[in-house]
Amino acid sequence: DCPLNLTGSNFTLVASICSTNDDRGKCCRYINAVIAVSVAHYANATGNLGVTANLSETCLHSIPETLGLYGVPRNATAFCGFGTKIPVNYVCEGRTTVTQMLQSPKFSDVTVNCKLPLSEDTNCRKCVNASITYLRQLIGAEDNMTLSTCRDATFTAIASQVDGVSVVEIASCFFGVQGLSNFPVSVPSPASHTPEASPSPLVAASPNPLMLGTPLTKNHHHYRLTLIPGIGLAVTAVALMMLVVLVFLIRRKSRELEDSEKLDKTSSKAFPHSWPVRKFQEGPSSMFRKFSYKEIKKATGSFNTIIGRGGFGTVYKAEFSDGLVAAVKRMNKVSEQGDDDFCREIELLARLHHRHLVALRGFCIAKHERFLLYEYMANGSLKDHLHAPGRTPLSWRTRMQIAIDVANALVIYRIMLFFFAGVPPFLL
Ligand SMILES: Nc1ncnc2c1ncn2[C@@H]1O[C@H](COP(=O)(O)OP(=O)(O)OP(=O)(O)O)[C@@H](O)[C@H]1O
Repeated sequence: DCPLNLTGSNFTLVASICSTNDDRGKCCRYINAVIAVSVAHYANATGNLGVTANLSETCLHSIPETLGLYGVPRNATAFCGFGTKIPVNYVCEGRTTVTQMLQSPKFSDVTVNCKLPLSEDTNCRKCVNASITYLRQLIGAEDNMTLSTCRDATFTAIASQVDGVSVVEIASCFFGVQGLSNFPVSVPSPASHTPEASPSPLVAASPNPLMLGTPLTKNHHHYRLTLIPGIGLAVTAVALMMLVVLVFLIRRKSRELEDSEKLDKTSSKAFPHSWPVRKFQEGPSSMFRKFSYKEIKKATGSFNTIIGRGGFGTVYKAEFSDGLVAAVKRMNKVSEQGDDDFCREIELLARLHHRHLVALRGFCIAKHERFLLYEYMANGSLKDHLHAPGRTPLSWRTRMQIAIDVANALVIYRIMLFFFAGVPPFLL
């Protein structure tokens, strides 16, 4: 018999998710999580990252049958790639046991960051991001299949160390699934770290970005530069002059844009479907465009290339057929932001051009979902460079330069906010 025990899984929920065609990715995530939980229990007893080769055939045959008996459609199991994309043993780069995973380089970072409880959103995010960083270091730019198998192996290695209820708690965080178990268990709210419709499990695919653009969002206004008197005065004078020139240039640009907007007034009523696309394609940044949901889905391998999670949603790496590589931010569904607000925000972001700000490449509004596409930063985030273990520390000179660059970028941002959103430009 197949030794993987699926008992305790909330099959009613999985069956209902998988019975509609609405969100197949979500269905696959649940199936993956159910299997991963059973593998974790098995690993707890045997120390292996899944069933041995001689039993795997039996499991591949019996699991879809069991799921089918509980109402999970056969075609869903097949569609999700049970047996291939969702295996019953997680051999990660030659590692077949929990011990080998635990002893792999930097696994301790995952252990440290994935401490229970993971029901707290921030804890869960820390755990997910640590796992992503670990996987990136472990396997680099391997194919998605290796990444997802190693992701499952990572989960199994952590989850095999804890009791049954905690396994589900870790799975809920790791796979972004809710209500996985029939037993009461405290699980993280999907609202902030996993968009409800996010169809893919956590898969890391690329290095973190050195993104100075991200601080534009909330919680990042903590910087305060204290300048030495004298130097401070000179810097302030130069900054003021630059400000005046900038204000002049922005006003002129803004007038030009307003004129072109007037021409577009009738079609702007059809907002958001036609307005931003035309306007931006004709505007100064011809690189900026509207993307279709289909394009994004294809470019992210059906949302299978998670590179991180932030306060506003999940970020995926996307490779488009025209060669464009972008970071796609899939906004959390809970956002109260209306279409008007969202479009005003992208209008503002699209106008921001600064060498220290990550450029916005486009957006997508589809199926009640919103996506922002940013220039892809392949060299890792600033946070990584400052805190990731094993990196050569940045020199203080570089750190100062970065702080100054960030401050400059923020000034530009505040000015833009003033001109386009009416927010007073109090400098930091
Ligand atoms: N342009 C990008 N290029 C490459 N990776 C990115 C890019 N933007 C975000 N990421 C990855 O996604 C993660 C989450 O980014 P995101 O901007 O959503 O959140 P954050 O900056 O951590 O926090 P917050 O949501 O509060 O701004 C980052 O830590 C990074 O690893």
